[in-house]
Formats: sequence, C-alpha cells, structure tokens
Amino acid sequence: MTLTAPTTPDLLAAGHPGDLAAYADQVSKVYGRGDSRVAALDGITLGVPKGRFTAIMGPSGSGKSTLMHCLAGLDRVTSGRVVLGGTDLTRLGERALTRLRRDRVGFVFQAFNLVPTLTALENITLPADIAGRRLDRAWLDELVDSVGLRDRLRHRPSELSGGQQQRVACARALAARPDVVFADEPTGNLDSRSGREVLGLLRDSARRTGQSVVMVTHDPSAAAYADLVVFLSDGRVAGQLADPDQNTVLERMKHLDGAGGPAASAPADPASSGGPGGGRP
Ligand SMILES: Nc1ncnc2c1ncn2[C@@H]1O[C@H](COP(=O)(O)OP(=O)(O)OP(=O)(O)O)[C@@H](O)[C@H]1O
Repeated sequence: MTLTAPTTPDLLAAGHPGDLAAYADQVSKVYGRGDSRVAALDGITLGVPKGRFTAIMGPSGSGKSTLMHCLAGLDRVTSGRVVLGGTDLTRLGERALTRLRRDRVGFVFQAFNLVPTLTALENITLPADIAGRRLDRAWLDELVDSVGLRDRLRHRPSELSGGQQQRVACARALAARPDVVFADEPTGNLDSRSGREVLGLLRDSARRTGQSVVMVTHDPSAAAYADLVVFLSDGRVAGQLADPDQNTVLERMKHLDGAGGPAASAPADPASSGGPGGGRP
C-alpha cells in the first residue's frame, strides 16, 4: 500500500507521516442517530510522534477514549483515516484488524486485565504465546528487570500489589515491541507511589528503547511525565503542549473545563511549556 500524506498540514509535532507512529486524518466518530446522535470525534487530525510519550487530556466526554480506541483499531471511525505504523486501519477487514491489534499494538488498562490463573511471567509472554512467537530471551530479561519484577515472576496476580500488577501489564504491552503502546488511565487504580513507578516506566520505555506510547489521563501530574500533551475539547483538538509540567497542564485544563466548546480551540503552542512553578517530574 502506498502511504499518502495526510490531507491537512497541521499534524501535531511532526512534519512527515514517516515521523509518526500513528496518525488520525480528519477523523470523525458518530454514535447513534437522530435524537441520540453524538459526535464523539469531530474532524480530528493529529499525529503520534515515534519514540515519544504522548498524553491525551480533556474534560469528561471530550472524546479521549474514543480517539484512543480509533487509533488502536479497537473501534471503527465514521469518516477520515487512521494510519498506524504505515498501515491504513480504515482499509482493513476484521481479521486483519484483529491480527494488527495482536501483533502491533500494546494495551495497558486501568483495571490491569491480567489472567488470574497465570503467573506474572506467563501473563507477560501470553500475547507472544498466542501468536506462536518466541520472545527474544535477552530482551525479556531486560524487560523484566526494567519493570522491577525479577523476584515476582512466579506469583499470580492475586499475590501481587496493584502497582506490581500494573507493571506486569506494562511488560506484557511492551514485550512485542509494538508500534504503539496505548495506556488508558493506567494510574487510575494505583496509590501515588505506584502510579509514579508506572509513569516512570512508560516514560523510560520511550526514552531508552524508542517505544511510542500514548496515554489517556485526567491527571495533570501524570500528563507531566509525557513528552507531549494533546488537549481535546468537544471531540476536537484544542491545543498541545511540549515538555509539559503539572502547573501548565492544570492551567490549560481549567481553561478547557471553564470555556468548553470553541473557546477551547486555542492554537497549538508547543513553545508554551515550562510555566511558572514547574512541576515536571
Ligand atoms: N458507545 C457509545 N455510544 C454512544 N455514545 C458514546 C459511546 N461511547 C462514547 N460515547 C459518547 O461520546 C462522547 C465521548 O466519549 P469518550 O468516552 O470518548 O470521552 P472521554 O473524554 O474519554 O470521557 P471520560 O473522561 O469521561 O472517560 C461522550 O459524549 C460519550 O457519551
């Protein structure tokens, strides 16, 4: 397949499709019809830069989860195009899409979603086992050490803390070195210390191994771990922030929460990072 360039010039953070792990090009997603019609995404164009940690933020109902699901091939768009690792998802049939999700996308969910009867190690290798692939031994070793689970590998999820379970889930998502790891509120069920560990791990996986990571979060202190924050409002991109810190993210969120709708569509301003007070972890 020939990858045509996005039709709009304002893809965030990268100038060429080749620099992007994934992108959404004029994506709309409509649920229901008639009186119950909801435009969850309203012509979104954005790029997910390769090898970086991107956070998606916005008020409740702004379309964060819908966007993530469309980018990850978990949901179909109503119109527009989603390209992941050079593959146009909107052209794939169900089987090809299922295979792509299995082989080229990693997921981390708020609720961990581990298999309770399997050990930590078996959970980590499960997607590769299902796909009939052997994970490289040296890489698996490195991964286990990077998530700090060396002495917990034989434990089942019920024998692990929430933070440990989420680190298993992160290792499972990272194991196949997917095009993108998508994390949906990964710290939502964790105490703050465990949350920081998981966020540090996602950030380090981008920095050390060039893993592209996308995280949906409500939490400005979590978003501050990312390299880039994309803000949504009413199903549209309302701006972005490079090298975010907690206070600046909080300010932007207050503006979005207060203004809602069109006022939130402030121009993307990558230069406006590093506001007073810092708060960057
Ligand atoms: N399956 C669905 N059927 C109908 N409407 C839906 C469906 N999923 C989402 N929506 C609507 O689409 C809009 C965006 O929802 P979405 O869950 O993407 O927002 P969000 O920003 O992730 O919200 P939250 O932060 O509360 O999780 C909302 O108005 C929501 O009610």
